[in-house]
Amino acid sequence: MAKPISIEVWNPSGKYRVVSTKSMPGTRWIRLLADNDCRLEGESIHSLLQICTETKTILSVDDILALIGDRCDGVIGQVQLTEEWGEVLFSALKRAGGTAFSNMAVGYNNVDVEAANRNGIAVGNTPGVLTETTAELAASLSLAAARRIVEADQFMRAGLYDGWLPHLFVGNLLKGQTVGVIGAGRIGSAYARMMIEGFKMNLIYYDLYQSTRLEKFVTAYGQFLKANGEQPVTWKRAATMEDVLREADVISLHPVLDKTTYHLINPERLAIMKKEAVLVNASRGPVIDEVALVEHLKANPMFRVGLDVFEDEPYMKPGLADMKNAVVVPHIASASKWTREGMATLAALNVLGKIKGYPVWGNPNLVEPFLKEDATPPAACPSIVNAKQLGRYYYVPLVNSYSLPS
Ligand SMILES: NC(=O)c1ccc[n+]([C@@H]2O[C@H](COP(=O)([O-])OP(=O)(O)OC[C@H]3O[C@@H](n4cnc5c(N)ncnc54)[C@H](O)[C@@H]3O)[C@@H](O)[C@H]2O)c1
Ligand SMILES: O=C(O)[C@H](O)CO
Repeated sequence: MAKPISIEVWNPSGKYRVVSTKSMPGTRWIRLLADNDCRLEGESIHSLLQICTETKTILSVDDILALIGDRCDGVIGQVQLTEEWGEVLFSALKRAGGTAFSNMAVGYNNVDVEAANRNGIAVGNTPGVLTETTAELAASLSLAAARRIVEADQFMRAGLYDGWLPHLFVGNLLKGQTVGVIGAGRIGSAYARMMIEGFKMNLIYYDLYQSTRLEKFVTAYGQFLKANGEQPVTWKRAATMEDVLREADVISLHPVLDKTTYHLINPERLAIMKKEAVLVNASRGPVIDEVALVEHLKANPMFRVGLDVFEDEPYMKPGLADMKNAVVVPHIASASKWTREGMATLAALNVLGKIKGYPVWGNPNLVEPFLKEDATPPAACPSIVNAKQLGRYYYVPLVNSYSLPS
């Protein structure tokens, strides 16, 4: 039996009990859950909110079972590897009377959605609010790796700089080079635009679906540059992932993690990349075979990587930490204050909306109406990934009209 775990309690007399497995940034999400004065069928549904305040980062299944307890209407949980949500937890939540779970994350590869469906639990996620923040971190890693920023910083701090030298920390110029994006969804497209607009790179991308908006953007930006007497940028949708790996100078990975993307970067694919390429991963660690990557970094000192995520997070594979041609940061891609507060709000509203019986918002890419600090959020769950399987109906938002139609 797990030891009792420490919690912070808000609104002890609340009718519904919601648990958050972590303290989250901001206070709006707490106000929305614990202080809201919304009524369901004339009845106030202030929630009792319990926030886990354990100092250990990774909770065990037993810890989460203890948090769920005998009565729990909904849970806000956390992302990849810090929590695995499967049959054991979803059936316990169902037994406790619960119907709602939300990750505070857009990725939900830590969630067994089939198990949630079997137990009738809605699974929420937090798309959109983290698109630009995550893309900015991928762009930062691209620059840091291409221009050897971390190596140079360490050199400076070690007191090794004794004057300008022509060969000191020579890296890669981005302008006019080719940026490759694998997974050109929300974040991949935002990253591509940053690299194209910011550094005038050409684009090659691979995705299962065509990204017409991205293609149109690059075409229009190319025309603008041309009209201004500059070299236009170009785009290409690759027929295979290998085409991207062969052609691009900087490659950033932004697909979901599933069976089709597990070890998408493997020894064979590393071998076809340019010797001086930069590879960035701010998607999920297992998208790269990290053992193979370490070997590749050792054999190719001019090949560089920028990694936000790791195969065995929070650990790195042996040897990675010693590689000067790797820039490594601890899964902070969505870590801007606005974004993290917004993610907390969306996760809370997913759980609250399900408890209230609200429909699901029709466009998970249009989440701004939920994020206006002082406004009442729309009467909808911002994003429920298994809405269709649970037979929830969609509410397609109308321009300037965000409340539930009567
Ligand atoms: N490091 C972080 O902190 C962080 C932050 C946010 C998101 N993420 C990760 O980024 C992922 C993408 O987020 P998003 O909001 O852009 O999602 P998205 O659904 O908009 O984009 C994912 C894209 O991957 C594509 N894809 C799926 N399978 C593919 C395959 N086999 N080959 C190529 N492309 C494939 C999809 O078609 C889609 O366009 C999330 O699932 C999450 O795992 C990480
Ligand atoms: O999927 C996500 O949202 C990240 O991993 C955390 O921001």
